[in-house]
Amino acid sequence: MAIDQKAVEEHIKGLLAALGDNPDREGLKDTPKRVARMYAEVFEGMNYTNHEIAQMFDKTFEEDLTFSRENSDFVIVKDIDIFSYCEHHMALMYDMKVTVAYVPRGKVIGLSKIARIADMVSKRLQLQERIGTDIAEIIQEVTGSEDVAVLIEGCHSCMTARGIKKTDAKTYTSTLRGRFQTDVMLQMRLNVK
Ligand SMILES: Nc1nc2c(ncn2[C@@H]2O[C@H](COP(=O)(O)OP(=O)(O)OP(=O)(O)O)[C@@H](O)[C@H]2O)c(=O)[nH]1
Ligand SMILES: [Zn+2]
Repeated sequence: MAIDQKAVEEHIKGLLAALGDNPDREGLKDTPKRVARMYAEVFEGMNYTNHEIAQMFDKTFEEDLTFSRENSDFVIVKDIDIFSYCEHHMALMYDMKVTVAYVPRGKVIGLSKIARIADMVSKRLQLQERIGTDIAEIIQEVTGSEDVAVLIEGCHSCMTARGIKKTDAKTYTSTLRGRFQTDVMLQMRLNVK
């Protein structure tokens, strides 16, 4: 389902009026169009299902590595920076870092695709927890490996800039799948917080 930019534009105009401002004044007259363009960019991931994102970034290489399920070697990409928007307030989640690890099973995924997957799922109205489960699901599909871990840290402006206003509060989530759920050695090597 594609984002309806025209409808977004009309609603932003209505929102400006509801806020008591004049949407036709010089400074605001192009704002609905700009916001609609910005939403199309920052919510791009809402156009696709997880399966479609998996197909989009399905760039793997067959590798008969010493990396194998048996010896528990894993690939880890740390500190992928993303932004997202919480679905409760539509407020920014910022200073977010995503770490993705998986145990390859006969093929490896192009490293940049891991970052592209993290980026695309964050471009939705999200929960930090669900960013983790979405990334894990897609990485499992693309790599064919059950053994995936996604760690995320992030600041939520709905907690730092409004409401309870705890400016230093950070949220850590970990999504562990397959052997990462049960293998304590694997977990220790991840440095789960
Ligand atoms: N679990 C989870 N909660 C989130 C996330 N982003 C925002 N929230 C929380 O969603 C909750 C919504 O609570 P409500 O009581 O419905 O909203 P509210 O009255 O604005 O809450 P306050 O922020 O406490 O003022 C808040 O506790 C937010 O901090 C997220 O990614 N994960
Ligand atoms: Zn929020």
